[in-house]
Amino acid sequence: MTKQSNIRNFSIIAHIDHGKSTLADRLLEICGAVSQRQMENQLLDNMDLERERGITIKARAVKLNYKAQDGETYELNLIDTPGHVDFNYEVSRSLAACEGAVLVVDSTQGVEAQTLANTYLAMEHDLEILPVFNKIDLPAADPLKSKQEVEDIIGLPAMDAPEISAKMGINIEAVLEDIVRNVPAPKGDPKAPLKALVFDSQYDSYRGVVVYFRIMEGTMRTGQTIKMMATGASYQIVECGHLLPLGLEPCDSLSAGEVGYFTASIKTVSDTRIGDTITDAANPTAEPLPGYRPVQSMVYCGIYTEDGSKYPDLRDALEKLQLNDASLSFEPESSAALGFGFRCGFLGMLHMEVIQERLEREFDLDLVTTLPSVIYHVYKTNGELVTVDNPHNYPDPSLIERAEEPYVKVNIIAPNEYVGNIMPMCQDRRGEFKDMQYLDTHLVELHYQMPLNEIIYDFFDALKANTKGYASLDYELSGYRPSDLVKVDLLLNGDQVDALSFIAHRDKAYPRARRLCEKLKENIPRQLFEIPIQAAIGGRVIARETVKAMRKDVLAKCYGGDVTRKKKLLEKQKEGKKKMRALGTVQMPTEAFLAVLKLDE
Ligand SMILES: Nc1nc2c(ncn2[C@@H]2O[C@H](COP(=O)(O)OP(=O)(O)OP(=O)(O)O)[C@@H](O)[C@H]2O)c(=O)[nH]1
Repeated sequence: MTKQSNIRNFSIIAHIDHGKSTLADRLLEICGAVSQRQMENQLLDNMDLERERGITIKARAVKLNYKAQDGETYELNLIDTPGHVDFNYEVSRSLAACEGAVLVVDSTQGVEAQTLANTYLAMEHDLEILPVFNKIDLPAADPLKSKQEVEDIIGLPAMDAPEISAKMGINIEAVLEDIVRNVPAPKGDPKAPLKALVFDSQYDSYRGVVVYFRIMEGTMRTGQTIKMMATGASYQIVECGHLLPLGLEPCDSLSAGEVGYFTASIKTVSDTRIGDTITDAANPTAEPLPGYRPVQSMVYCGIYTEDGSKYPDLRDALEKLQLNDASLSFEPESSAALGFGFRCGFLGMLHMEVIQERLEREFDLDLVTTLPSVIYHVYKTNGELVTVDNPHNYPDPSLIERAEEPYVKVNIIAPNEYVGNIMPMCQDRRGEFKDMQYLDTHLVELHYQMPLNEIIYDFFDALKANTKGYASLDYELSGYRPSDLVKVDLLLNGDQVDALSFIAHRDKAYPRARRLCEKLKENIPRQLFEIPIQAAIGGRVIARETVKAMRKDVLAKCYGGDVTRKKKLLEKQKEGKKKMRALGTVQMPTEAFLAVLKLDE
């Protein structure tokens, strides 16, 4: 067992594309953990989707052994963190498991938005932050300028920080030496009652759930009976050990300061909550670790299969995904237009998109999803409280005494030149300005109270677009407030399409309804009869468009002889038709649903 003074627990933080994954791979390589060939599949973010989207979704950890210049061998535990606002809570738990963070700065770019946002997160956890300046192999690199920026903007000493090329493997040892010398060794009494922080878990079909944790105090042994303090569940440890790059390395015991895993025939990851405290069942610690938060779904939508007979496949797929994703919730629902499906709850829009894509790719399902919604509280005149996560269940307006919608406390950090862009954006989204603080001469922090409904769709993207990516966003639920809500129904050819109903603030209902009708008009192919598209509140129509009658001749623009091109177009039309969904009398392609989903973009 490594002695405590030789353990270093750290993460790597960076702005996107500054070289976090490349550096992680290099560290693994230098520590002899993996061969060049194994390296080809980048190890730390190993899900296809993560790589394509350039984000890391699940936190993971790996143990490295490093023989330092002082002759000692150190145990370095690298804990990876996800990089999106939807997963902020998971990031915070991963950081809470570390004593230090390596801050990678691309020396051709200098300090960028996420450099700052991630640094603040690390500072909140009192981590020792070690800047390193990457990509010095590029002609455009100016490490000195980047160092100056880190000193001026973030206030961290940076002049002696390592200048590296993660890609070419230049100066990587300097990073390791920096970690060994400057990240504090963990503290914590190995003889105290067990107290360990769960920062991730994963489902494995052979072992059941593999729980990743960091021990703060005490010791964990194989065979020990442990208790999860938030859920109250007890388990006997079947196996515990270290997380190596290419697999798990069982050992008899792990003690204070170490990062590792255990298995205990646990059936689903929802039994092991991120942020929970593991303790000894017979000799429990007095207080759990601070900062635990139960998972809270923020966004809901209905998910259906295009082919109704695939409903059982969808259920199996969701069950499989849930084994590994405690923040995904679902329950059956049905829709007149779409048949049987599930109402699913997500942490945010990105989480929702990732799940939808995984269902389509990994389980080969063609999906139709309804408009996303938050949870509304509706108080009826008879005193009953109805929680509505599906517009379909919105009570009749005559029975409603008042309605409330969820608000979040929004925290935006950005350079001050963007304040003029950010404020109108927040106001547009019914944001209530709270205060603004200067963090230094040119960095400000803005606080708003905003309806969650206004944030979930596109706020993060819009904020980035309006600040050249420099702003960072964080939000947490702050409570419910009364709101003038209305339910808007969509009618195609006079038939209500329940899957397209939505709930909105009255002021937003009109423009949204209009855009929805326009989008539908663009996306519904002309048919043999005229189709009125209407949006209505109660019985009152508030927007209307018409799809003119006529069949679209896809060959109209294709003059002359090329048969293959004609075939292709007809093939495409056939494919399109296959995807049509019968909604009452009207055929509506899946694309129309997807297009209206992206209404705010
Ligand atoms: N020239 C050069 N390119 C580098 C260096 N380090 C990383 N890159 C390149 O920069 C790009 C981004 O590197 P990643 O390691 O994926 O960056 P990241 O910070 O992990 O990005 P995300 O996972 O998207 O957050 C890749 O194309 C790398 O090959 C370097 O030292 N020199």
